[in-house]
Amino acid sequence: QVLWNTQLRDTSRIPSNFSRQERMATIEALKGAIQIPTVSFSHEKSNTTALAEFGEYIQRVFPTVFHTSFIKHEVVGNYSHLFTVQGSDPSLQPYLLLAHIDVVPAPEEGWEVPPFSGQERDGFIYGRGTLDNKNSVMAILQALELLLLRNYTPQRSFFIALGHDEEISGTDGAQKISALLQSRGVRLAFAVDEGSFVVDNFLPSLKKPIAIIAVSEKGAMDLMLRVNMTPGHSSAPPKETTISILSAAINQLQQNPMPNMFGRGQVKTMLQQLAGEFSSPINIVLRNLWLFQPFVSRFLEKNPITNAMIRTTVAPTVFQAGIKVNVIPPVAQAIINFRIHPAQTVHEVLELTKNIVADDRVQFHVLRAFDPSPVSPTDDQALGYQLLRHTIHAVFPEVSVVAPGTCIGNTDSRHYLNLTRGIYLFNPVLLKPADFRIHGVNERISVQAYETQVKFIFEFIQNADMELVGMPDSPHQHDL
Ligand SMILES: CCCCCCCCCCCCCCCCCC(=O)N[C@@H](Cc1ccccc1)C(=O)O
Ligand SMILES: [Zn+2]
Ligand SMILES: [Zn+2]
Repeated sequence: QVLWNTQLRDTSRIPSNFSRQERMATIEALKGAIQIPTVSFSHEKSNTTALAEFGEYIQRVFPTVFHTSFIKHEVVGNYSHLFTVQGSDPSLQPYLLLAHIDVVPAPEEGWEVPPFSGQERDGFIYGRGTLDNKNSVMAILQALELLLLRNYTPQRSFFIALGHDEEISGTDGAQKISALLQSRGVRLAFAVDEGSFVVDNFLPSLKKPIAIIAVSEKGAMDLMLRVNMTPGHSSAPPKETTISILSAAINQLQQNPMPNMFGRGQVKTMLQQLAGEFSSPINIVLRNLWLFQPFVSRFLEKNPITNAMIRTTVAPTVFQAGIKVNVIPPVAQAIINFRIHPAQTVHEVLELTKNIVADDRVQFHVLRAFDPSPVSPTDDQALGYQLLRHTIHAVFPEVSVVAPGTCIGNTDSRHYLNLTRGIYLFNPVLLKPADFRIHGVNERISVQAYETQVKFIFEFIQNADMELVGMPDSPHQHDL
């Protein structure tokens, strides 16, 4: 177990108490950020005017961050931002806080308030980006601004990287920032990005909120399936057409899911650590997975999120076919989006897919693919994990267990694997099932949850300066 020196090395700790005026300004700042429609539609199309405006906005809202001598600000890839916060102790390895300023599109249908209005209703701020991921962008800068206003000077250096194209790959933002840091010889102690939450009532039998820190993220593959045929007159159709052959292939994939990998990823460890949080008899079941593993793994398949944690998922997302009502279509093609379980590879999933489809008339074209990310350490020596765990317990006293998990989506963080093997995906936001609206309609964050996120980062930055007894870079180890 890591021991924490209860005192900061040389300065006294700054309490995370904010005045009413500061809290109001914090909320207004987030609302203003939501009002700038920084939408990434595709590689060819993003709202560059909004991305540029967002750069000006953060300069206006966080003047101290931009005018502090030990903070360097750089624009990378035209719209992404890199902040280098120089700490006073060069013996401490720096870390990285990540977030992204772009958002997915939000057509107005189904929204209770316009998606880029940032309106507040019943204690919630609504809008595209309130959870994914302007909350993090703004909370990181807000926490730093508040610390600087209290004359905080960090001991451990850190970087803040705000990507502008995460929702379309991160190749212009995160990838370029990562290359820049690498060219400067930077090695990171760890990085923290979006990708998991504190969840409350996620499963009915869970008694208290739990915090899941994702320590690995799934791989991905966009696979195009295509069928070609000679076109003909629809009045004399052949028994099978390009559309029926392609549909049958997709149906085969839906009827034959990828194997259940429970026991070969983070989920088993996560459930074992959470066992005591469940009421009886589930706690007994989880303490005896040697016996109940088959039952538990089948149970997890029933919920789309837990199902995504235990297997490679297969989602047909694009289907194109047909040119005219009376012409047998010459081509039918579909894109299938796979999210690859950490215990599998792109190659394995592609082979499995070909075997499941088992039809030579279907061609396979891999459009984009990457393997799952390696599992980051969670042991006593894992500074990033331990700092998050410690800060979670301090800021969310209602959370009794912090457990490692797998991120079912992808984040900018994978572009930083060249700088560190300690990548942790965790958004310090408490979510109830009704608030899982990422990429959906009526995305929202409660005012309280956002204020807590700012408080969390305010505490986390200070904790990163705290003396961790037994950590490799503790300069005071010889005193012990
Ligand atoms: C026993 C109970 C445990 C419950 C734990 C519940 C935690 C659930 C957290 C789920 C959060 C999912 C957050 C995913 C973040 C993904 C961010 C994102 O949308 N990224 C895009 C990136 C992308 C990828 C490919 C092309 C374009 C963009 C994504 O689609 O993954
Ligand atoms: Zn995101
Ligand atoms: Zn997203």
